[in-house]
Amino acid sequence: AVPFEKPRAVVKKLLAESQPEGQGATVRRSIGRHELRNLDPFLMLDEFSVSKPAGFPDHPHRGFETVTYMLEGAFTHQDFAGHKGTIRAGDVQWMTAGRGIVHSEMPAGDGVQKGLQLWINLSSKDKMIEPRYQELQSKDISRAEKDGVEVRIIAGEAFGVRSPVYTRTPTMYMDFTMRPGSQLHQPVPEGWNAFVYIIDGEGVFGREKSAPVSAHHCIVLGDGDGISVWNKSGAPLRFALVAGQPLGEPVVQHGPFVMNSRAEIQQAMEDYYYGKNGFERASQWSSSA
Ligand SMILES: Nc1ccc(F)c(C(=O)c2c[nH]c3ncc(Cl)cc23)c1F
Ligand SMILES: [Fe+3]
Repeated sequence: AVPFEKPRAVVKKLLAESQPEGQGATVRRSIGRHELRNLDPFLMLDEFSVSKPAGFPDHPHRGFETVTYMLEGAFTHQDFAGHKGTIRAGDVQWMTAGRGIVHSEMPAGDGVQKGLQLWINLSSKDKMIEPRYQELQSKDISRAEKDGVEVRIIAGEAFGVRSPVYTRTPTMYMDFTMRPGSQLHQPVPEGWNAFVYIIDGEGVFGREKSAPVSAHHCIVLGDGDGISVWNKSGAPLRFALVAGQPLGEPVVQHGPFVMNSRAEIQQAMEDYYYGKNGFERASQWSSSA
């Protein structure tokens, strides 16, 4: 029996196929493709796979947040304010770009570096705030385990454990690993848009009779107060469960600038080009090799 008043059903399923991005990098884009544009407040979810010398060299951001979660290997990020760091498997970098960040995100290890990058939109009142980082090492990420289900809580609360990450746009972001034969009933606030991205294995989502969904698929959940998951396979199932409170504002995006109007996009491009209103340091800076 599913312990929810309104169990969330699977309303869309999409296989994220590899496509080129950045400089020589490959991403499997799910949220952000034309079939999955408006999942307010989410703008993009990329499963990236990158080996040196490829990567994401110097580029700007304004008006939203990027959450980078390393799955394998390590990435070094450096920005125009001198902020530099390396995130390794299990680590999270929650970057609030706000009024403006220019940074590079490049592989730090040898071989293939893998991870997820989620773009979360900011409300109009937060779009021009000072940039800010929340960085969590794997050992600092809240985790819990119950009946064969392990959860790493990047944002929000599960199994009575809450992440310390401050989410301007109310968001939950969890990494579940379910042993074969285990099941999960995770509350998800009603009215929030929610999706699952399967990282490894295959799982049954929504109704116990549904067909299993395999890795690299993104499934959008219908409304309701929780999601039920069964692992009926013989291998572990690993997926990200992401949900967020819709902002309900106009979205005007031009690459890495996401604002509420074309005029604000025009302003962002001008600020970036002339190095002003938050992009002052852009003109002098370039990432070190
Ligand atoms: N063309 C273009 C334009 C603007 C960008 F912000 C980017 C970019 O940096 C990324 C897009 N997917 C990503 N997945 C993971 C990481 Cl670490 C970075 C990116 C990019 F590639
Ligand atoms: Fe970036």
